[in-house]
Amino acid sequence: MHPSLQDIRLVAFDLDGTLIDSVPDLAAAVDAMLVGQRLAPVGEAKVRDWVGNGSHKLVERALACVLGEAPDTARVTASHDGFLRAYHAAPCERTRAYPGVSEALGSLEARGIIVTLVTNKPAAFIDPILEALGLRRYFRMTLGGDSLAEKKPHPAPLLHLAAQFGVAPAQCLMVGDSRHDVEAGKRAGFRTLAVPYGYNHGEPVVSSRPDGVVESLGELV
Ligand SMILES: O=C(O)COP(=O)(O)O
Ligand SMILES: [Mg+2]
Repeated sequence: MHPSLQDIRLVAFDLDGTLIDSVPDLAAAVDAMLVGQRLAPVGEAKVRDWVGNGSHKLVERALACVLGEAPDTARVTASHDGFLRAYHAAPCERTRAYPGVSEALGSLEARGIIVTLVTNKPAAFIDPILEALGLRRYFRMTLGGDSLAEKKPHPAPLLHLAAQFGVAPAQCLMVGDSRHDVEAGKRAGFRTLAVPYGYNHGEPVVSSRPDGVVESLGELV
């Protein structure tokens, strides 16, 4: 067993960049929204560095890039609606689970560890994507960026999960790809484990000093 799992009773997984490579579909929806406004598409590489603070921030960053200035609130709101429509139409066309994910989730579940999910992505997208990839059944509870008043890096969603299952935060592990996951985990009193292959605004996630790093979730078990 990976040393990070000792005494762990609950694991909270991040979604985008940790369990799934979702940027192809996110970028397609961002570009559809931009092209719908006769703006230039931005492509996957840019979107990869903008994921992590939820879909509203993603849209705001895309507009700021193509407009060359901060967009006003009304424009962000209308564009966000456009993004949501496009992403709803195709949330899992080219999105794939990373290697070892299904095995790791199954093995944790088999050990009796409570498997949960906490993403900053809007909650409405969680089930369609997990179901399309055959991963939904592993999760006892999932939270999206709009499920509670606060999202990561705020510790509230993590503490909510721990409380729901009556597990002390010290016996919980946050597994994620970004500084928001590590910060939320630390603030919640969870142990933290990072994967280096995901999305972290172009910076190495080790800079956030997680308790551990695994190259692949297959190493977890
Ligand atoms: O939607 C986002 O910005 C990121 O989602 P995540 O929290 O699953 O990485
Ligand atoms: Mg992530």
